[in-house]
Amino acid sequence: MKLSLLPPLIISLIYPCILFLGLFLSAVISDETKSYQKDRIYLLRSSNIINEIFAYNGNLVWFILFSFVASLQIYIRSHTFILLPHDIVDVDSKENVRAKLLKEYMVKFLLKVFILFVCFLIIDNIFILTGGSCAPGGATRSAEQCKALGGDWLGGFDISGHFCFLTNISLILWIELHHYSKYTEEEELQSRINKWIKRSLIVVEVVLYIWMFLLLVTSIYYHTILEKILGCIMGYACPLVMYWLIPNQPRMKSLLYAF
Ligand SMILES: CCCCCCCCCCCCCCCC(=O)SCCNC(=O)CCNC(=O)[C@H](O)C(C)(C)COP(=O)(O)O
Ligand SMILES: Nc1ncnc2c1ncn2[C@@H]1O[C@H](COP(=O)(O)O)[C@@H](OP(=O)(O)O)[C@H]1O
Repeated sequence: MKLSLLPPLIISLIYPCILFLGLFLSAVISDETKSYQKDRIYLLRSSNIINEIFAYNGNLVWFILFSFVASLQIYIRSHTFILLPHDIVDVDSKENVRAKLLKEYMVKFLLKVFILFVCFLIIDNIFILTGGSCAPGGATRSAEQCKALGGDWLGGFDISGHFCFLTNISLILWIELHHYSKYTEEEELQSRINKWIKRSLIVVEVVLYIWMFLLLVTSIYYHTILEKILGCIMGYACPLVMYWLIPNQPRMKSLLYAF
């Protein structure tokens, strides 16, 4: 069963399920065992290559995958236009469809950047306001900058950046994959999609599963319960704005999106 064929509402339940599974496992595994495992098992350490590539460089990974899925949607939807009889579709409308879709995906990208910027502004300032800081003596108020400076982000209420970040970027891709799968199914285009596109889409889904794995590790081995729950809740900021708020505001939708 391809997860991307499930309704976005069902897909969005994946992340609370991962959270609560991790909370359960974290509760049944003793702190000593968790500490021992974090020391002995490479993939549980903060410095592991998967965490470095897919979390700390998650924005780059996400941008590549989002650009691919967006380009595929623009091609497929404008290409479908080409398949229609020319007396229905003229060149202008095909180009017009492409321009509108390109605008929509640029808007979605900017919204993601802006919403995540706000989310991490909130997360980092709550951390500082609750007594946290970047040690030793770093003046930065950003966890990301603190890590870049080689500092340690210690002492405050640290809402999980992993849950907030990876849930947001995953749900954007899941929902776009759902739109793509639904469209190609409705237009009966599956047989026309070449194997390289199908293989590329598998790569997208593999990365989404890697992000799920990272979140399960986060949920078992890192943070307090409340820090993870709040991080998971903040993980819905982007999908809520991009795929519920704007589509349900006709004037905003016509201004910001294609159709
Ligand atoms: C037409 C509609 C347009 C809408 C408005 C557009 C506005 C566009 C301009 C946006 C202005 C702000 C741009 C500022 C650029 C940024 O800073 S974006 C960065 C946002 N932050 C992230 O993406 C965080 C990524 N987080 C991490 O990488 C973290 O390190 C981590 C992996 C989550 C780990 O967290 P730790 O707590 O450090 O462990
Ligand atoms: N899935 C995971 N794998 C490895 N480390 C993780 C992790 N989830 C969180 N962490 C680590 O836990 C700390 C807080 O993460 P976050 O706030 O992003 O949820 C970070 O460590 P550092 O403090 O060493 O950077 C982060 O790397």
